[in-house]
Amino acid sequence: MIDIKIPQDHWLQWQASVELIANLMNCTIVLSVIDGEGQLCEKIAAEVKAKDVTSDVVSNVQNGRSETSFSIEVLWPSKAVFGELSVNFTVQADNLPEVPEQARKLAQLAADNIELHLANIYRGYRQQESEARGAIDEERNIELQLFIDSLKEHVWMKDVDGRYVIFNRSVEKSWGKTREEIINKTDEELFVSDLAKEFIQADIEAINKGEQITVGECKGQHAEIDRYWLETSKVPVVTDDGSLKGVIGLSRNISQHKAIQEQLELSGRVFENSVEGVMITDRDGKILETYGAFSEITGYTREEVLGKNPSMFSSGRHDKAFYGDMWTGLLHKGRWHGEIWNRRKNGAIFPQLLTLSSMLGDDGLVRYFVAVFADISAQKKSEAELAHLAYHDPLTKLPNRMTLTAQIEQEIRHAQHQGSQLAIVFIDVDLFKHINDSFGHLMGDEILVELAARLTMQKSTEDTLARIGGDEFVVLFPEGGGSEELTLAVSKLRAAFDQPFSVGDNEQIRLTASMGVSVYPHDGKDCYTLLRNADAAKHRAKQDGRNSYAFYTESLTLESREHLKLQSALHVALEEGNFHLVYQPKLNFNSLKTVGFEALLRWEDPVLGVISPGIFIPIAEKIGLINSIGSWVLREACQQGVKWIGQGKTFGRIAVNVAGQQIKRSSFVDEVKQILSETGFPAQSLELEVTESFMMSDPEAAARDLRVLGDLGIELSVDDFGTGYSSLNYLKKLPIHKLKIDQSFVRDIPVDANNTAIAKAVIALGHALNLQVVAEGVETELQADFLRESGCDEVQGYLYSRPQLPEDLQKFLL
Ligand SMILES: Nc1nc2c(ncn2[C@@H]2O[C@@H]3COP(=O)(O)O[C@H]4[C@@H](O)[C@H](n5cnc6c(=O)[nH]c(N)nc65)O[C@@H]4COP(=O)(O)O[C@H]3[C@H]2O)c(=O)[nH]1
Repeated sequence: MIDIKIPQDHWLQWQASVELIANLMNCTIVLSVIDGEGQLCEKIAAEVKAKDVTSDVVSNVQNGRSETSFSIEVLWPSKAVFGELSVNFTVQADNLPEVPEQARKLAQLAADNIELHLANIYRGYRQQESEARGAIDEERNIELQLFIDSLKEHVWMKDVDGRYVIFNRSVEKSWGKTREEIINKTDEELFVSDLAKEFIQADIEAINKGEQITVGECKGQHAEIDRYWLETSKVPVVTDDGSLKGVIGLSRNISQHKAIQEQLELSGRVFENSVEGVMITDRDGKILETYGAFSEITGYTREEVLGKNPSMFSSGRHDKAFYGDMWTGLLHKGRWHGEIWNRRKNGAIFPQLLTLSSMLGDDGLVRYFVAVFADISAQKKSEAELAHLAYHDPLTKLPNRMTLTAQIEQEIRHAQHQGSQLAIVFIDVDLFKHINDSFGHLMGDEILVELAARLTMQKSTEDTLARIGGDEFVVLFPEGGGSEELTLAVSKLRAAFDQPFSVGDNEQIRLTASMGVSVYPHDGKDCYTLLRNADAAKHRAKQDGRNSYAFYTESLTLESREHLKLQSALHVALEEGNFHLVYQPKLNFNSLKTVGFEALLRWEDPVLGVISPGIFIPIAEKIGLINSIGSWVLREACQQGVKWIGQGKTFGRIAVNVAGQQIKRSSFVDEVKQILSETGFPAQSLELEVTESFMMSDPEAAARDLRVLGDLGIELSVDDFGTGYSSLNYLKKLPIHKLKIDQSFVRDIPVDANNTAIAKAVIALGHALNLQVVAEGVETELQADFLRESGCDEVQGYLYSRPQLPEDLQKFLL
């Protein structure tokens, strides 16, 4: 569009002339001027009836009206389009109104009039412009041909008939033609028809617009220039008086620009299709753009994050120092690369591999930050899986030798520090090779997996079970050093082989294992020695005939086997009735009259002989048999009491020892009630002896349970008093009746000053708390005299009677 401002008076004149015609012809006339982009920029209008005719000329059509119209182009002298004069006739009728010939003529006259004005305006404008620019310096005004030949761009001019009248050397070269072949030729004569039409159409477009246009990009037409991208501009040539002289063309090589553009587009596409997420922020951290897998990774859409700060992805897993390092790297080196935990829209935290780069502007300052990131959750998972594989046996998923070794070393350091022991048990399945040979390796594998599961069930969570070879397992017991605990632990491991293993659908086989035990620090002070010695012990167990176990230290093996024998024998003893009770009288210290009997358990095994309760009671506690044994004792003692009562004997109370484990069971009180009711033994004739250590392990619970028993009429005494660490505070609150001075204090009375003092203190304490004090284990008159004089209330000991069978106690029964 020719950019010349039309003076206001011209608009007024044109308005007047169109109004005149509109009035004469009873029609609507609009002169509209449209700019190069097709936008309405100026308009005048006239109508006979309604003044504001510009509003909806077209919409009237829909209201049952008919209308007809025509338009005339209004041109600048150069033929560039200035605007359009449109004339509208609208009538209230079905038939289209006819345009009167006179109206056409009048409208054309108006258009011609406007064009005349435009020519004058143009001339005036050019004259003004030329004056403003000043005169041309003739000396410096170089020849046109020389000027355009010096340009690399293709430059040419066609006259109004479309003939090439001026062109430069670049044109000749690129078209591969001589001057003579081009001069005065039209596009139709020089190019193939379609191309020629395209060129001519572009000329017309430039003329109509009256200004320079960019025709578009095309590839060079000749073989030689096919490699180039050309951008052609066309501009109409208009003389000072406004008449068109022709069209100038200018083609420049934009290959380089095109290549950059292509590269940018390519990068954009690469970004867009990238499996990585891309985010661009300004220097203040405001998110400007996102690309690639951004949304897939973060869960946010582009629109949700634009303008926000990337801190919205923060997982909270990194401290200030981490982000400090990141910014330092970014600002000083222009780049940061590393792993970071971020948060997705759904709140899930995930690991990213992130590269941050800063992009500088021409001034050297940071303009943008570009973040390229990948979701590495899957990679992390497989790394973790790989790490698990490195430290675990792939078949059973148990820790492997490497993990076991590290664990043993760590536990050795701990044991060293604590001065404690630890133990290693080497397990080797007997004749496992035969399983593989007979049933195949797959079946062998299944059995190993099953065995691993069974062994896992037999160990506690602190212990480590590892598979270190084909059929070799090792268990590390960090707390287990004592032979009793170890015997128990080993027998539990052996229980994993109690049940047969299934092979195939219907077949089952029994397996055994040989086990070797080594103990830190006795059997080795480092991991290697301990493992080697446990292995050696296992070999010895195998030599002993398989299905056995051995300690590295022989004496421990013997001790342990004794324990093991006792364990199995205890089970049998209860089933086969190898227990019986003996009773030891308790006497009043002053009158030496019987105040009761203490029931004491005896075990006589047909093979092992008589075994002391001091040995088997702790084992029964460890293997959980004490509850059944304890119930048996209580029932037996009550039955004996009932028998004596039935015989008309008086005996005071029968005291029964109760293990801590027994009372801790919630069912204990009910059990006592039940036995009393079943046997018919009066609660007032029963005394329960509970150890001091149990009372103090959970005094609150002990007080609760003992109170219920006390309420039944049962007397309660604290056994072994002085060996535990009683809190006087608790002792005061416990519903107890008697304290029994432990026999270890009685033993050296009155020789040992310490024990004498303790015995005296216990008696004083008991009395202060309103409790009876009983001395047990009194063997000599000296001990008895001292204790009596010290105020002890009751006495029990070999001096008066050993524990005996009921039938031998007649003289103590009244
Ligand atoms: N040296 C010596 N010892 C004497 C003398 N007078 C009595 N004794 C022994 O001292 C122990 C007293 O029992 P305890 O302190 O309750 O200590 C008992 C008790 O803690 C436990 N016990 C015995 N029977 C049972 C029972 O039925 N249930 C429970 N839970 N523990 C029992 O076994 C421990 C040992 O019992 P026993 O071997 O029968 O040993 C008994 C008894 O025979 C003496 O003058 N000199």
